[in-house]
Amino acid sequence: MTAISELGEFGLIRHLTENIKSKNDSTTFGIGDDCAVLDYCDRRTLVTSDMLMEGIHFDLVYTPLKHLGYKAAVVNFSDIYAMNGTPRQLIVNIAVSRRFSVENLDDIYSGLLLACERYGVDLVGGDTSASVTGLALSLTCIGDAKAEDVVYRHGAKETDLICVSGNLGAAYLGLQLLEREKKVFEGKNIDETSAQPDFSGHEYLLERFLKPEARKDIVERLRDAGIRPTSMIDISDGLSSELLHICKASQTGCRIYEERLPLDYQTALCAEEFNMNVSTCALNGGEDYELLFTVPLTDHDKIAQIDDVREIGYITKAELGTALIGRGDAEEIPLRAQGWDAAESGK
Ligand SMILES: Nc1ncnc2c1ncn2[C@@H]1O[C@H](COP(=O)(O)OP(=O)(O)OP(=O)(O)O)[C@@H](O)[C@H]1O
Ligand SMILES: Cc1ncc(C[n+]2csc(CCOP(=O)(O)O)c2C)c(N)n1
Ligand SMILES: [Mg+2]
Repeated sequence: MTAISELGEFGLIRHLTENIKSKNDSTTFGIGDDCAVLDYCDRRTLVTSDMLMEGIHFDLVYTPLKHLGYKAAVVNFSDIYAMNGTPRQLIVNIAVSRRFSVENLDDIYSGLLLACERYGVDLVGGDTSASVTGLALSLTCIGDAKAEDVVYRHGAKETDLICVSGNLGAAYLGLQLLEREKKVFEGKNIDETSAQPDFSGHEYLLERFLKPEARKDIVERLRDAGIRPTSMIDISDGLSSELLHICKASQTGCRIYEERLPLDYQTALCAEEFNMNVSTCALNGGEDYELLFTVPLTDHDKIAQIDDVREIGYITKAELGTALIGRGDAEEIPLRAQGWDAAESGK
């Protein structure tokens, strides 16, 4: 274990960044001066930022640092894809307390750089600071899109189809499993703690939580099929909350069908194990990092051809409100933004 103080701030930065090379034409100059220099020529520049605080957004008891680095990068890329853009550069601001070593930071950087490699993004700068209490990460991602390709939250129109990629609720149940094991572990005395928790049958849920992916593939498939979403958002806080953002920004209402919610088999089994309603997990779970988007009704046939995308409902006039239609057309339940809220969680 190497103490950060052995390297000092500049030594640490050099250590973490000396092998980083840029891949994108838009990166004119990366790490090493007062600013990175970017050149987006005639394309729109997309900028997004996300902060991850220890104890609020992640718990290091069950989060490997490499996974944390990977996830921190991917959740930022996800916001760029949600605008129908391509992520190009990443800025990493990090604050660490004395309980972290150089090797701990190496692990975070190996995750960050793996994500950058996989998604074709350049790590072009950041800031490093000490912290009194814990670990904080704040990442800014910059991307680009042709002006006419940018998709906003505010473009949904009455009769548009509401679509979602992948499946929902898995990451939330992954978190519940990890929290449950943490409690069991905390209740044991030292000799008993050598036993490893058994997560067999739940691997997919843990992976969805610990190592999410951004849906680059979906954005590309839509583009290849000639489908331009009228609105789009990524699902970080839960489907209900994100759909309400689209409807509010677009001044519309919506109807989604409970029986159309995309669920994985492991998600359904695990929800049952926890005595939870699986639809509630899918609607309010959060951290799915799937894409929620709307397309014109005339794109129905094209959407049916796209793998891993499902139509879950349609956009209505604002006066009709926002609601979920229960199984078997049973009843209309108003959608509520019950998703995860960092502000609530810190209370
Ligand atoms: N402290 C802040 N100051 C200025 N603007 C902010 C601040 N926090 C959020 N925003 C802006 O508010 C809007 C909504 O942000 P929000 O974080 O809810 O969206 P998001 O980034 O898609 O969500 P997530 O953080 O779950 O990825 C964005 O335009 C964002 O830049
Ligand atoms: C210890 C711990 N507690 C809670 C969660 C859940 N959580 C964290 S971030 C987030 C979504 C978006 O956040 P933001 O809107 O701040 O970007 C959710 C649902 C977690 N992963 N770990
Ligand atoms: Mg977002």
